[in-house]
Amino acid sequence: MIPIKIGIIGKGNLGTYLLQKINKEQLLPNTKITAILDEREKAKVELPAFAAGYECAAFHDIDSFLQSDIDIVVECSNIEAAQEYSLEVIEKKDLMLISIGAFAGSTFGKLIEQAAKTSGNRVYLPSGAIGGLDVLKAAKFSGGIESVTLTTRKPAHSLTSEGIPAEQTLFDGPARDAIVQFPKNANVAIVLSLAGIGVEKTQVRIIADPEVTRNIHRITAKGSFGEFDLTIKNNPSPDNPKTSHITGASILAALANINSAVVVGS
Ligand SMILES: NC(=O)C1=CN([C@@H]2O[C@H](COP(=O)(O)OP(=O)(O)OC[C@H]3O[C@@H](n4cnc5c(N)ncnc54)[C@H](O)[C@@H]3O)[C@@H](O)[C@H]2O)C=CC1
Ligand SMILES: O=C([O-])CC(=O)C(=O)O
Repeated sequence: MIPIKIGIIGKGNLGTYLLQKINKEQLLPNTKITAILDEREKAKVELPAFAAGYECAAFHDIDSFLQSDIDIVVECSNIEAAQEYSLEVIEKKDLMLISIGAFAGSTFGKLIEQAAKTSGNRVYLPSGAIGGLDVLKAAKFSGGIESVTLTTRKPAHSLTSEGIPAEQTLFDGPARDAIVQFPKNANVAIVLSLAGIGVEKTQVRIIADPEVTRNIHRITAKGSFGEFDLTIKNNPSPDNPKTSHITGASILAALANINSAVVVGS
């Protein structure tokens, strides 16, 4: 088994979850987070002590972060940071990205794909808060997909600061626009689009619902393979209710896959 040394960008809810599960609980054999990057001014004060608490090195500039002894960078920050750093990262290291909304524009996606081909490094996009990507990927080889829809229903406070008395559809349109309006809630729409029929054709509804306590994603698809209907009712992360708790576990599963002798699912 090849040891994996990870550098992370973002030490919020998901970053801290990974530090806890990988470095403290040692859930992934032979895997360690060794570096954390934050170039922002405020990080100069707080990052070193935080990083030391997880036996990691703190980095304040991308060049020395990438020169350090890491094999893969795991991004868990936001779409802007993902876009800012991805190209530089992929030229030198493998990259796992969870702010997948960064890939909504085709130019960025193509740029990163080309850079990955040139460098020989790989980009991993975990399934995050949803499932069913395996079915869509297979369906594309099985005569094609006619339609894909995603209906996201979240507790109202995760989607809007306005108190609403009853459920309200806040968005109805293509995934391409969903991520622009909901950059912290529609990353799943983009990974679904990448697995299936793209950001223009993937139809998304986002509903704020004061009656629900979970982050609910229903995916439907039709094609020559048949029909697909999957609903996942995720518990929110305790530290960031917008983010479903399973998202961090999905990153762990994607990291475990890198080293698996037997890979289950596509
Ligand atoms: N693909 C998926 O299924 C899902 C993706 N996400 C996305 O994952 C990302 C992380 O989620 P959480 O950890 O819950 O968010 P969070 O808000 O708890 O943590 C993000 C952290 O990144 C830090 N950050 C922002 N800009 C940075 C920069 N330039 N350099 C270093 N650190 C920076 C913030 O200070 C914060 O600590 C978000 O973009 C979120 O929208 C969340 C849920 C599901
Ligand atoms: O965690 C979730 O349920 C989905 C989410 O926020 C996203 O895709 O950005």
